[in-house]
Amino acid sequence: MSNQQSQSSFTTEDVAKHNSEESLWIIVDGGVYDLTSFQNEHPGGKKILKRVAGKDASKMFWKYHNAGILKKYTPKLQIGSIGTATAVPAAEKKEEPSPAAALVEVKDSRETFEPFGDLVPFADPSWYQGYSTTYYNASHVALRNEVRAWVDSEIEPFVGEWDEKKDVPREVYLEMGRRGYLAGALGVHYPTEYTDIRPRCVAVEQWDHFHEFILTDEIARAGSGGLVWNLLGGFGIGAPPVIKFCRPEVKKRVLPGLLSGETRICLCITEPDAGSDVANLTTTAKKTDDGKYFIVNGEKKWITNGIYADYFTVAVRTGGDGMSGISLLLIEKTMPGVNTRRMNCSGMWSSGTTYVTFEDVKVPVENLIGKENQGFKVIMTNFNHERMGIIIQANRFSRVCYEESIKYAHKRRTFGKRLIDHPVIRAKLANMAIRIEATHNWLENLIFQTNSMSEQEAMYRLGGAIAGLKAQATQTFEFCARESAQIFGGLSYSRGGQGGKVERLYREVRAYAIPGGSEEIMLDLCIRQSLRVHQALGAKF
Ligand code: HEM
Repeated sequence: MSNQQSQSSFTTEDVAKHNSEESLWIIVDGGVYDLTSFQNEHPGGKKILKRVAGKDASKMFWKYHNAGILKKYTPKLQIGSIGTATAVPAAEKKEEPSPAAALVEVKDSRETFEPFGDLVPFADPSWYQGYSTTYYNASHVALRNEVRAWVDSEIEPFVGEWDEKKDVPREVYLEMGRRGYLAGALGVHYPTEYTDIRPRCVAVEQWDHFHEFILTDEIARAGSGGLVWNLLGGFGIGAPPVIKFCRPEVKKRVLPGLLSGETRICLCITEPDAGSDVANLTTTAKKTDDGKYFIVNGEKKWITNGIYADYFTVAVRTGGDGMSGISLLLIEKTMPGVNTRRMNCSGMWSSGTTYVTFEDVKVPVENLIGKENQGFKVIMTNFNHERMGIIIQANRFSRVCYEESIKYAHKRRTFGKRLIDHPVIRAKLANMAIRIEATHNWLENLIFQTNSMSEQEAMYRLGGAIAGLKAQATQTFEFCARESAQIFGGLSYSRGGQGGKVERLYREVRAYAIPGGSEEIMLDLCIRQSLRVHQALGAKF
């Protein structure tokens, strides 16, 4: 995956000599590419390449491809560049990783950072584009730059391929561990007590909820829910109960491997017959007569990362009916009776959606997470973090749809003009942008509140707002995926290619609007929970 380029330099006359099937070179953005052996496998056809053989094909290239294509094929096909300077393809020019981006102005609590990214309006949060902010400091800038450089070079060009293969290379997950990204994605302080791994550009004592936001947001920018859930899905919801509620000896045994990425975990709550209605789950855990074990029987469905997991954070019924009979258990893959099978779903292909069965699994009582019959409380503490993750991802996916669309609208021409010159297309883009920005601004506010409250207080006071924002984020995502698909036309109907991200995200909308609390439940909870809190605060009606 490294971008090794030959240093050879050529003139346009040199390239012009390679203008046939036998030797077919082209120039793209000053880089010289030898397509002789690639022409037969070129998905766009051989003849079209022959037409530009020996010539500067930059304009044609950008008409049909995204930046990711050049990044992916440069190591294989680039043989040098025009002139003395080594060509840097446009795709790479955009990376500009500068972990220590300059702070150009500091006033009161306001900060303004050097503009970053492509500067396409609304395609990145406003503080990336030179607008002032009160939420971020230089450590957030450094993390953003670090994650973007990694995702741009090592992840984004390959996500389509990984999704089709329904897997992400294990090395990528291990790298998440090595970079400290897993340890920083638990919704708690950075857990120095369980790992020696430290983030590369943020002091652990500075790590806050905005760092986790940036990390998730930048990974989501690759435009694949399957990828994000492969890397953060099981961990982000399965590991927090362990760090917060497991016995010290279990934490010491389990957490170092989970934080380094060497072992994996998932959360098993949903069952074939109990989704958002958690209080009715039926998987049983019966204590043995000697009181040393639970015997677990039941099925769990739609479990993210289940096929990869070494550990399962499982909601089970240890008591009577309803929410007061539920406990959480840490079940281990090595325990006989645990079985997993991959499920076929409309989207999220590389996330490993799984059907898990537990048949007479013998689990030591030491693996109880929290107290017996008080598992519902543990599940409740997980919800805000899970939903914030979903909101962050859904809103970046909305931005990806918007960004892909506005960029495409600048090259695609219909009825004699570019799409961007048609008012109807600009209206679509505006309707996406206003929803994305509204969601993003409320999201930043809620993260700011989360940073300022204890977990207990945040759970109680912010639960309603977070539920409402989840519904807003997924409705925005659904709207943007649709509008973007309309702008791309047929390209969003076929898989891969320029509309590839939009086609994939369109299939992934439901995976955001349903789990973690369906839109319907979220909207109701938004008002119910907020009323409860504000009645206690003395609201007058
Ligand atoms: C470095 C050189 C090139 C590489 C590595 C390359 C690679 C690819 C790939 C991977 C695709 C599949 C679609 C996608 O995933 O985006 C594709 C499609 C295509 N390419 Fe190229 N290509 C190159 C140069 C060119 C040039 C110079 C032209 C035009 C003169 C061209 C025209 C096309 C067309 C028309 C398609 C089909 C687009 C569609 O499906 O809508 N390619 N190319």
